[in-house]
Amino acid sequence: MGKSSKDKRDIYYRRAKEQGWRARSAFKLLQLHDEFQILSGIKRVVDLCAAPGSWSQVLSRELYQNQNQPDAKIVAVDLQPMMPIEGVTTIQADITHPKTLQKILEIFGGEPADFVCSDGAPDVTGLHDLDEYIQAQLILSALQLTTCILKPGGTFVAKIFRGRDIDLLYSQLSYLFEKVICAKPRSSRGTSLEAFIVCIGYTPRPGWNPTLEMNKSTEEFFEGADIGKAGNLKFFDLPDPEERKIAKFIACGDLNDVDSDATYTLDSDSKVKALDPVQMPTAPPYKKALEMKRRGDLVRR
Ligand SMILES: C[S@@+](CC[C@H](N)C(=O)[O-])C[C@H]1O[C@@H](n2cnc3c(N)ncnc32)[C@H](O)[C@@H]1O
Repeated sequence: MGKSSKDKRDIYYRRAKEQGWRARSAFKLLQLHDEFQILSGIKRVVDLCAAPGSWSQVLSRELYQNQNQPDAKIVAVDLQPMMPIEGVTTIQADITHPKTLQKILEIFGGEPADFVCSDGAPDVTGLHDLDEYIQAQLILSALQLTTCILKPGGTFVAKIFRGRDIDLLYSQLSYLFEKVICAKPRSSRGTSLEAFIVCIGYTPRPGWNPTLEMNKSTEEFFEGADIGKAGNLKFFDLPDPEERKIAKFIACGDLNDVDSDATYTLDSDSKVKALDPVQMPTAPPYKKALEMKRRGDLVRR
């Protein structure tokens, strides 16, 4: 976003710059933590789809400064390169590739993670069904990686879009975690379908050893996890094989705080100084288009 008047009036965007966060998303993780205490007492953390790095900044501040844990380990993964953050090991990689899991495990010395989060969003194509499908695949990839690295009892947080079949995902997650909550932080625009699943208390089925392999389908991966068959449910004939569940929905953050959908007229608006971004994008997908535009090569046909 440039130095437009919107820049001055989107309060979370402006606050992020004032407080030194690389993106306004920082407030989403902070508000999720305020509500669920998800960052308390964690030591080994994986931040998936982490660029430009505001969640990693929050994690770094929380673990090293607030909790004073010098031996904590934070690994941040993204397709895009990330500028360094104190105490965070960054990996430029695809979370859907099995090698990425190996790299994270090497950094953790084979130890499991206490907390995995994913704020992943693929580039949108504009084709609604395709975009929804790719987003769903990204969440599944984050979940698969998580099941291979998260310790029993650990927490998984991921961005979701509350589309048509989201109740299927809630249902499947409830076989893997003790609690599954759909949370909407105040800083996430109310007009957007974006929300976050907060999955607490990882409980993999005993004897299930998930492994990531190229060309393994999602069905093959979850074989043995007994999703849809756990507990007493195996004794019932379910009329609908597609089991659906409604997760508890919790709005979090100070509900009296500013509205993330609103633009505000600031006092003496014209005098409000435009702030530079905390971190310029390293390799944005629109970089090539901007270069072409500058050269005059971008023509509308
Ligand atoms: C909304 S941004 C994340 C913002 C970040 N949480 C922060 O606070 O700065 C979404 C990110 O997902 C990344 N992403 C999308 N697909 C990915 C994949 N397959 N592997 C790794 N990263 C991916 C994108 O490159 C993008 O940086």
